[in-house]
Amino acid sequence: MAQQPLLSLPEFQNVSMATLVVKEPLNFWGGQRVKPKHEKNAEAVYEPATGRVLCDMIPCVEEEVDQAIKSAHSAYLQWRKLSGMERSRIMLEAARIIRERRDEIAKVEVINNGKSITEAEVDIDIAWQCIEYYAGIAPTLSGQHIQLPGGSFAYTRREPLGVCVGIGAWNYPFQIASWKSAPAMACGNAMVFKPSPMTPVTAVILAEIYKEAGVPDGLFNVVQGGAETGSLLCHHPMVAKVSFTGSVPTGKKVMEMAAKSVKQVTLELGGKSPLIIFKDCELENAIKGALVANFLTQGEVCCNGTRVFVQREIMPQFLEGVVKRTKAIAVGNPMLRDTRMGALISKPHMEKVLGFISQAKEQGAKVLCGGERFVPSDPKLKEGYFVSPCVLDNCRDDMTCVKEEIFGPVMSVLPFDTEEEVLERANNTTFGLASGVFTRDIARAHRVAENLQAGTCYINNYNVGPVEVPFGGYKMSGFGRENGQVTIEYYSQLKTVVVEMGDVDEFF
Ligand SMILES: NC(=O)C1=CN([C@@H]2O[C@H](COP(=O)(O)OP(=O)(O)OC[C@H]3O[C@@H](n4cnc5c(N)ncnc54)[C@H](O)[C@@H]3O)[C@@H](O)[C@H]2O)C=CC1
Ligand SMILES: C[N+](C)(C)CCCC(=O)O
Repeated sequence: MAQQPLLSLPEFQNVSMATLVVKEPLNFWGGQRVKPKHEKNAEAVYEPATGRVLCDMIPCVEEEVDQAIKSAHSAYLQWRKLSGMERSRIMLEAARIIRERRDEIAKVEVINNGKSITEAEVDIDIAWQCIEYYAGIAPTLSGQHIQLPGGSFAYTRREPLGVCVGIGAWNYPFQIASWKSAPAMACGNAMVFKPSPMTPVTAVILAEIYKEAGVPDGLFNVVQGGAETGSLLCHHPMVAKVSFTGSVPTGKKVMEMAAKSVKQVTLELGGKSPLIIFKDCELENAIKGALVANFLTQGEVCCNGTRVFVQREIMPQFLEGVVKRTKAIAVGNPMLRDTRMGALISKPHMEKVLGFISQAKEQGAKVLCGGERFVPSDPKLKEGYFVSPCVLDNCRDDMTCVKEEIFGPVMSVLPFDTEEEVLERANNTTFGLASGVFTRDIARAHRVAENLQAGTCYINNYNVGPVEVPFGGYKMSGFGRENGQVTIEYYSQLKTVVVEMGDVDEFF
């Protein structure tokens, strides 16, 4: 079927790098795009691969946040009454439209985020798969019947929470909006979503697609803004839940704000995940796995395995293979199909990542490859925020590059001798988002998985994230889960109904 242009988005037709300028309003509530009330506090949004201004992000003020939440609430009152089958049908239609327009959405994501087109397409695929998955679950939501003495009984109803807020990070803009809205909507909730101020463009496309698929006006809304708008959302009395993806310091603030009115919270925070490579592994797979664990989306992935522990006996072979493959990564124009690594999100972030690399060198790490600003030959891309992927050797556990989340293309390699030692070192962190192990010994693999303190453990691969599988953190990487069946628990509440079939006992 021929691709239709996105609803009311003439500027997104035939998009290409270095040309798109977004002028349309990026807020969406009451079933339509809404112009910002005033242009105060507008912030420039950049195209990371060129450093060019793509659009302005104009933060929503209190009155606008209030309008969006009220519009969500009125849609919620209708949506919650639908059966799971009815909700499912609409969500399946949304998934179908995304699938049909995937190439176009992926291009806009590349322009706004800087990641390669190949990765952006996968992200959009994961987004529609997530909506399809929760559309499949919606009709299965049900309660329980419990028989009580004397013919009396109780039953439980799985009910929605109400208006849920989603607050997103900039690394997976469209995917995060889908991961949050799909389970929320399947359970009968409405959502107000705030994307990161650096990636404001694609959430509104999702809103238009949901509308086209048939959700009631107001069911999925987008408000733009940064910390201030986010905090208005977290404080609003009509909000029942906040699902947040971002850094640990902001996550703590979100939790504090939500606590004031006892809102439920899901926190998907950062990480510094260990990847443990034993000498009995299949080495080529471990090398490929280490690259996937570190260099997707320019290393800006929360669950990346950035502490790569390698058993001492195989260190030389591992380093040789990893450096060879890392040097071969094609960095540059993210819109080209052969490119494997695009641009970091912003100039300050690029400088921060380069700062981590200089500090690592000062602390004694050895750069085996990359770690420098990369300037592509294409003149359009000269101001882009590219960094060549970096492998650091001679790392120690006490170095900053090993302790702190860099969120850039930097792999720190650390030698180890025994399983016991590596488990202790791997767990010696306040984070606990993910972990990985490469070994051919199946008993060891499962023993290590059991003993790693992290929400996910990948055995003989890394960063594999099918939507059927729960994702979320231990320790300061957060709590609650996204994806998988369990996420229904985080977007619904259980009501118990107790039914008396006889007379009330005379107690008083
Ligand atoms: N566990 C996960 O699933 C993921 C975690 N992350 C983490 O996110 C970080 C990078 O993303 P950033 O956008 O820089 O994080 P951030 O914490 O600065 O911002 C995240 C979101 O929170 C909003 N925000 C900021 N201050 C707020 C406040 N006071 N109240 C409410 N909302 C507020 C931001 O506008 C943005 O939408 C990394 O540390 C990374 O580890 C990123 C992606 C996925
Ligand atoms: C890479 N992937 C898709 C498995 C996880 C992305 C999580 C995130 O950083 O939002």
